[in-house]
Amino acid sequence: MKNVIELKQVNKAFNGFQLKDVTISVKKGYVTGFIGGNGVGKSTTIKLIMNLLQPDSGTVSLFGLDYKKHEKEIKQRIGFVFDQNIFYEHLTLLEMKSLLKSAYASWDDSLFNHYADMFELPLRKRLKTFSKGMMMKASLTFALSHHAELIIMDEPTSGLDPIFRRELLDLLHDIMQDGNRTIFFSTHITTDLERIADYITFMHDGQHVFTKEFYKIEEEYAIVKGTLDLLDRDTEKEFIGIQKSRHGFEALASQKNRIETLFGDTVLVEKPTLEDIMLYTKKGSRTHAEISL
Ligand SMILES: Nc1ncnc2c1ncn2[C@@H]1O[C@H](COP(=O)(O)OP(=O)(O)OP(=O)(O)O)[C@@H](O)[C@H]1O
Repeated sequence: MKNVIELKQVNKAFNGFQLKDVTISVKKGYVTGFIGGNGVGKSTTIKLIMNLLQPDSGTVSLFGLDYKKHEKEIKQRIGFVFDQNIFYEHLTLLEMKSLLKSAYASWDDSLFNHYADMFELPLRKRLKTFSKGMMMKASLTFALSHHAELIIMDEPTSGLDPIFRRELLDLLHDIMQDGNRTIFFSTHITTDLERIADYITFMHDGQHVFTKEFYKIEEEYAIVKGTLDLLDRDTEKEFIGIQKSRHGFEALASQKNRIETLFGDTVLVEKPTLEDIMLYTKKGSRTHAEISL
């Protein structure tokens, strides 16, 4: 199976933040959802993938090509939707289109008209008068108008009303049907991923935690509930993060089978949501930080 995006051992440091040895592969022909809490490095990773930032060390390649030699070719093949406005706001949608069109060899006016019409976008209004949702729709229209093989989006559903969000997910689902497309997008709305994502890439604290098939996460991870007397120094090591209360504990484990063998039916084992995984990973890393202090 081919990888469309490959990051190998990528490091990038800012004052007070660091992406550490990030190695991520994104598979061709699938939708990969990119999750993680605020400030864990998702947008930074996306900017590295888009060559808007360069790594301090490590390599970034797209379609097996590197940016140093193949920047033009790579950019032709990507449709990019960013959560910040990257257009000239004093232009109208049509004027912006004329500008962008010349940059793409496979620009398709009929696709542009199709999506602009479908999203009910005014062609002759200045972009600065667009609402956040309209701007996102405009961004999507441009990203989908040049037959891009890879669609990369940074929080495309933020700021969209629930109905349009749903329509957008259906649209993304539709455009995946030819089998040659790949979508990689970050989001905080993890329920959106349940509708569309084949793979999940999870990042925490500047590090890549995992990239897994969605269904395998549910198979491998588990929320475990039990009484406090089951916890001791050794059993606590089985969990990524633990929440204790007077009534018992709830914890996340990454090896469901092992938990079932160790605890048998003394605990309750449930399927975790992606939010559970994010929450307990954060809790766990806080606890570990406290221990190492
Ligand atoms: N150009 C920059 N200069 C300095 N620090 C930066 C720069 N860009 C990002 N950072 C810092 O890097 C960290 C990660 O930011 P990033 O935007 O990648 O996170 P994120 O996971 O996308 O977060 P969110 O979900 O809140 O959008 C933050 O602490 C941010 O302040």
